[in-house]
Amino acid sequence: MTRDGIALEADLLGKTYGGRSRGWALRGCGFALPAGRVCALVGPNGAGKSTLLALAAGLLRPTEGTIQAPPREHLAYVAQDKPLHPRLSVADTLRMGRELNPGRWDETAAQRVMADELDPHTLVRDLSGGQRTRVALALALGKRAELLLLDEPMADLDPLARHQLMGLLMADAAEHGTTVVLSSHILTELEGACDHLLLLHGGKIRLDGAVDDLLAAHTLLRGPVADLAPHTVVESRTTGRQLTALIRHEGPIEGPWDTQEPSLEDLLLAHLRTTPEGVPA
Ligand SMILES: Nc1ncnc2c1ncn2[C@@H]1O[C@H](COP(=O)(O)OP(=O)(O)OP(=O)(O)O)[C@@H](O)[C@H]1O
Repeated sequence: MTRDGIALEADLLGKTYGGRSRGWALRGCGFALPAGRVCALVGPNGAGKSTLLALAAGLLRPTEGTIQAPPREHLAYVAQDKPLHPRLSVADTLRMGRELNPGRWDETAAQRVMADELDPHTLVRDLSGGQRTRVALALALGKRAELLLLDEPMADLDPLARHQLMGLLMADAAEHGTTVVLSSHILTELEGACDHLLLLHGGKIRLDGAVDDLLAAHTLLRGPVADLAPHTVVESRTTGRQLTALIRHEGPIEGPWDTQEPSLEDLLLAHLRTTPEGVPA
């Protein structure tokens, strides 16, 4: 069980596949995600995002540390490969969702995701990747879970379907106060949709917090090359005598620079481009 007001909490969480000597997929991860947040889980390939989501879903066990999530019947998990029963039809898949979640199943939410896009008689094995995603999301939303764990849910959707389903997901989460953790490589799709951020790099958490707080703590700065102390430089580039830098500011910024708050994409790209050891989280 999780603490009051916290939907997902990890403490010194570590996971290794095939023994400690084989290296760590995650190590020393700690965070407490407030309930009702829509959290973007971001990081390069191999950072540990799928591992973290599978641990949260209870499909993997930690090698060390703990992760606390709502019980299985109160969470929904959509894995990256959207595993569904290939021999069931779309209609039977949704019927199974209804029967496995008696008293809780939200048919309206599931049908909203389906949006009459698919023939209910089609077998799952005959669906395209994007169509399977739609069915998997319908099952997840129909379950009316407290916590939705979505591993790259939009990756194989066309731009229109992505836009429609992302909007629907956000509206549904806001209406029901659902906590969502959503991994994605599509940074533009996260801007405006997510209010919390977890950035994983090299199996460790590099950024964790409310998006607004993280953006307000950073500054994008342009101007003459100079020492940026006491600020923490996340990333800097110099062209001739011109400096462009993303800093985590320590107090007011005094100097001849143009400053602005970064976009979420600026912030993420700067942190993703730095080496895992480069920036204190
Ligand atoms: N079943 C497995 N057996 C062995 N190693 C694994 C297994 N699954 C993941 N790993 C390793 O764990 C690390 C984290 O992988 P994970 O899939 O969690 O990363 P990810 O951030 O989801 O990556 P991607 O963005 O490519 O989906 C990687 O080094 C990966 O090779």
